Amino acid sequence: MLQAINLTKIYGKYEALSQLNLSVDKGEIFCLLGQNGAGKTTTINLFLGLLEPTSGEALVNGVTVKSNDNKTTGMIAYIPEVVQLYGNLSGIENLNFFSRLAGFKYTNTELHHFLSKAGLQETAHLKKLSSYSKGMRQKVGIAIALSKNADYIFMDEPISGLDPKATLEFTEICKELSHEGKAIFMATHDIFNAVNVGTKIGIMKEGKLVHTSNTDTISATELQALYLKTI
Ligand SMILES: Nc1ncnc2c1ncn2[C@@H]1O[C@H](COP(=O)(O)OP(=O)(O)OP(=O)(O)O)[C@@H](O)[C@H]1O
Repeated sequence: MLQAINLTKIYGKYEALSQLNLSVDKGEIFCLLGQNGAGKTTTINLFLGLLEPTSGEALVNGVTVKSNDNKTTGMIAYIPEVVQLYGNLSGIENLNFFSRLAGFKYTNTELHHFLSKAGLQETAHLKKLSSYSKGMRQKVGIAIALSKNADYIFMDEPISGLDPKATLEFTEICKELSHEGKAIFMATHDIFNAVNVGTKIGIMKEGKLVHTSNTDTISATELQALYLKTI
């Protein structure tokens, strides 16, 4: 389980995140909505251990995240908005490089398997990244996350800039991963996709989580109205 307990981050006098309390179980997809500057990335960075909280705790599987130790790093994977990969290497070479960096050594067959599971067509596995679309890059990002064998996957605006087909493919893969028992925490601006892919929705405003609901209790139109009223 992912848990935030009174998680707070203050920069100088500015409270970027204020007393956040939430939990995300394995098998759940939590979609965090909020305007620019609401505190979504700050929340993710605190879970990743890239930031130290001012007070409160972020816990992964019951273990408190600390920026100066790596007890939780092995349990988590991160997919940013733009997955940074080497353009002159192929998809499989990138995956091999980044999974080795994370301490894993896979056979060629296993690497192909991760790429296929992430939805990347087999014909693309050996092509250079410089020829990939944004959606294909995202899939390599998913494959890297899969190769880490992490139960908790963080995503920061992962579908931003993807076309509808690539968005749908990404959504399907997220659902598949959650059915396999992964917990996904996603920051997004896409209300309709959040309702489609998420099991839980949160709305953040000025560092505070002002609304949470299960997606089976709210429609996209209702959420949109609520979002516009809330922010
Ligand atoms: N290092 C920093 N020093 C001071 N303020 C910061 C720092 N990092 C973030 N902030 C501020 O904290 C607030 C929350 O930022 P954050 O990046 O978490 O927002 P966000 O919800 O992810 O926004 P976006 O949708 O634009 O990515 C913003 O007002 C931002 O300017």
